[in-house]
Amino acid sequence: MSLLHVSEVYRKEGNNFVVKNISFTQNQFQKIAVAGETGSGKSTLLKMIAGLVQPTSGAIYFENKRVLGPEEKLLPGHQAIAYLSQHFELRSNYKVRELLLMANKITDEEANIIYNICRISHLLNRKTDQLSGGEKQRIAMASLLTAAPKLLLLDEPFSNLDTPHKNMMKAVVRDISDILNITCLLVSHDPVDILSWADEIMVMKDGQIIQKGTPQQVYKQPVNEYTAALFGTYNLISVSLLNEFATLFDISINGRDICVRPENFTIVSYSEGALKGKVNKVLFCGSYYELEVQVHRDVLTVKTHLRDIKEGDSIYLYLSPEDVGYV
Ligand SMILES: Nc1ncnc2c1ncn2[C@@H]1O[C@H](COP(=O)(O)OP(=O)(O)OP(=O)(O)O)[C@@H](O)[C@H]1O
Repeated sequence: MSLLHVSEVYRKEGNNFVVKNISFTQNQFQKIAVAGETGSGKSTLLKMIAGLVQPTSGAIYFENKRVLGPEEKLLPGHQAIAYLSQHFELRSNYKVRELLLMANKITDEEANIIYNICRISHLLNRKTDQLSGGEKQRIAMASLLTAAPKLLLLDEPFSNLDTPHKNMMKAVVRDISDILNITCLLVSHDPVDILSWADEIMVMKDGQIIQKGTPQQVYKQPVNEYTAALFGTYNLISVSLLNEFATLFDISINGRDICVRPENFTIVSYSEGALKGKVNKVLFCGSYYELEVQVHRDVLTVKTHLRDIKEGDSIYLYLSPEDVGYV
């Protein structure tokens, strides 16, 4: 069932359109992530959906009714849509419990479920100025959830968090979808945060959606270098290597550039049908090694789990045609 429908939405700031002609539909329980470089219009889009910024043109429909913007409503916002800003603030000098009771539309039992999901049950007697950034964020999230929204908009929920708090926040976001059955739309510029979570990813650049697809599609078949770069390291194969790649790996080039993720190269023991290179550098990256491999005048980045490769080694690389992206 369609919950949210964004139809040809534009937003102008000064003389510039910062959101241009955005249309998409989000079904109930569908997890959508918006990725894009800083300034690409992600937050502006989210704020328009939340009814906090007025679209210059176009319309947003929630449960088939138009979401009114701040110029059309005395109290901006939509009661069933919650927006967690990157710049949320908690009222100071309150106990967490008091703060959470203010917005509370639900029973004690329901509230306790939310506190558990947000991992804040142990913080309820603290004052709001005695909390870390990550704890404050989870309390702000719980506060939004106690208002029983149907759609939760999360603006960069994982930025500025260390790894343990980031992992905790990811578990919170997963539980919000899985246990509370609240539909989430999430904005992030970090691929690691969204690839494993989203059902669909929309890539934004200069206010427009330039690619929409499953995490696998945007990662493996980016439409251009911008999308390729957003989702991690990639090799753009230079013109001088294209013919060799085409012949060795049976790839049809058709005048397009090709990009290959570092983990898609396999180091093989045979030379026939493989690309020869020399290892310039071996970088230890924890769970894998990243190699800089010289092939003629080009340097390729290759990820491997093999431990016995040393700088100066000659190696052979194999690439499967289905692991090639065309940009
Ligand atoms: N109130 C405003 N007045 C003028 N320009 C604005 C305003 N709000 C946003 N912009 C501009 O609109 C563009 C998009 O901003 P937005 O915050 O939506 O991008 P973003 O993708 O969310 O970036 P970030 O990841 O850094 O938050 C930017 O160039 C920004 O400077």
